[in-house]
Amino acid sequence: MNASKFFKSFRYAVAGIVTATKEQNLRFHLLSAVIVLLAGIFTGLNMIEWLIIILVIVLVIGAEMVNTAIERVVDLASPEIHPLAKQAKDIAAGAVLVFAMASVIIGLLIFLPKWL
Ligand SMILES: Nc1ncnc2c1ncn2[C@@H]1O[C@H](COP(=O)(O)OP(=O)(O)OP(=O)(O)O)[C@@H](O)[C@H]1O
Repeated sequence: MNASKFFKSFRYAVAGIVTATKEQNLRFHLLSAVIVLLAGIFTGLNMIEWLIIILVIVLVIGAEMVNTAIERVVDLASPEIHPLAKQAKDIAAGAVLVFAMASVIIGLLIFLPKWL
């Protein structure tokens, strides 16, 4: 593989992450992630629990980034109101909600027994 092409792609990916962090929703997920990580440090988690928590955080943030990308493409492809544009945005947002709800349940299952 061409190294300069690889590093160029890497730079574009980093630029994408920086752009995404300007989104209000992603900032909310990042703040939640910091709070959960701090809770994990103060509560004391084992290796498996840390792996699950980190995996869940990354999945929610990744889903939110894909959702943001879909929103951009929909806005580009359909600046006017269209039922399919609405469906695409709402389904993408729904996917984030599914991940977020699962992450809350997983977080509660890990933290609650330790706190109670
Ligand atoms: N082109 C469109 N046609 C039909 N409905 C749309 C269209 N664009 C947005 N919508 C509807 O309006 C809602 C809000 O869309 P909007 O793009 O303002 O915010 P969002 O998708 O929640 O993203 P953001 O994070 O930018 O606020 C969408 O979830 C969708 O239901």
